[in-house]
Amino acid sequence: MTSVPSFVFDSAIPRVVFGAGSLRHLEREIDLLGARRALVLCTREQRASAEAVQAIIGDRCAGIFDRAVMHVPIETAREARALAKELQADCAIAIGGGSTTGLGKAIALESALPILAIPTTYAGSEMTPIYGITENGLKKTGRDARVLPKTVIYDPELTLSLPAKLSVTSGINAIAHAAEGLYAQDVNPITSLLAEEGIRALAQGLPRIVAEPGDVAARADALYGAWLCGAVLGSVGMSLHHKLCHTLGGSYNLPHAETHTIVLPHALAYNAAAAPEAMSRIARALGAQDAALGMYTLARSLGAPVALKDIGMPEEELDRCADIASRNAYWNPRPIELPAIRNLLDDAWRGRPPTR
Ligand SMILES: NC(=O)C1=CN([C@@H]2O[C@H](COP(=O)(O)OP(=O)(O)OC[C@H]3O[C@@H](n4cnc5c(N)ncnc54)[C@H](O)[C@@H]3O)[C@@H](O)[C@H]2O)C=CC1
Ligand SMILES: O=C(O)/C=C\C(=O)CC(=O)O
Repeated sequence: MTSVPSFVFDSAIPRVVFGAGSLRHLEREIDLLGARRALVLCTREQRASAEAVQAIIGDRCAGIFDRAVMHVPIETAREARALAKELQADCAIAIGGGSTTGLGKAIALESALPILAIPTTYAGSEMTPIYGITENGLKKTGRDARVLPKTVIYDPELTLSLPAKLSVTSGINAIAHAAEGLYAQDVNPITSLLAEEGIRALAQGLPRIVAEPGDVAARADALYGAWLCGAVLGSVGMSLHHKLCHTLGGSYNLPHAETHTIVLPHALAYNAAAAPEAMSRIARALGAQDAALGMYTLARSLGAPVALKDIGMPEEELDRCADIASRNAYWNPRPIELPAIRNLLDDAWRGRPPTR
């Protein structure tokens, strides 16, 4: 017999339409939002995807804004907000990864414009009320219910073009949300179910994507996992791993998903003794003996980067980075100890297997 602990479950999960070919339901979903004029958001690289959306919705496309970039610079957010107003858009369709969803969120933050998200990576932003905006080189994040997309269309066919290498790091970015969710201060049995299942789906899908990037079933498994992991990020608090990645990404402009991929095994090793139940669930979902080593082995076996030195992190900045990441007390299962954080960063910089 299991004994259920007391807990609070507080989560708002958007309406989800999932499945290969589900982009064909786009018009129906715009109707359900009660919207008539959509501003379509994308990166320059994904302009063709936005034009495919335009072809589906015809006159209901008020315009395309194709300048989404990583970390949502305030200037870009202002331009997109002004365009949405000028075009009298009554919804935003964000087709792309976390950068494009993030731009939609920046618009919604000021206008409450409903967002319909069509994710094409595994970052998970579409499931969270978390926004991030960068001003004067400083990225500020916050939570606001207005930025949570109203509807999400997950169509695995739209991820077929995501190169295998990016798929792996993006998938591990998603796994990181679930892994930290399993030892969150506000952990609860429901998000833990989502987390374990999300990790399992990604750990099974990613190797098949690397073997055959055109495998739609593998893409569906990974996207399903990304959905669940994103829902965990949106529901419970994150700890050391996310703090380290934000410090590295924000202060040294390191690529987001790769940074998550490299740091995760080390953050798990740091927290292993303080969060044994979470670790055994992560290991079980990975099909590994040990959570931290299992993550490191998975990343390596899929050809992902494992060393911060290989993605542009200067070694002489490790002291400062450890210092920043140890400041501003935040909850973590193991207390934040500066020398141990510095050792963690050293292992991650060199690409060593994780140590306790
Ligand atoms: N607020 C939140 O809850 C979250 C926010 N984020 C934010 O999202 C950003 C990172 O998002 P990512 O999705 O990792 O990368 P991204 O959105 O920056 O995309 C990376 C590149 O891949 C391209 N791309 C995306 N999907 C593609 C596809 N299917 N085929 C070919 N190319 C494709 C994009 O156009 C872009 O050039 C960061 O700024 C991060 O902070 C990430 C996770 C959660
Ligand atoms: O920085 C943001 O935009 C908000 C959250 C995340 O990026 C989550 C993550 O680190 O993947």
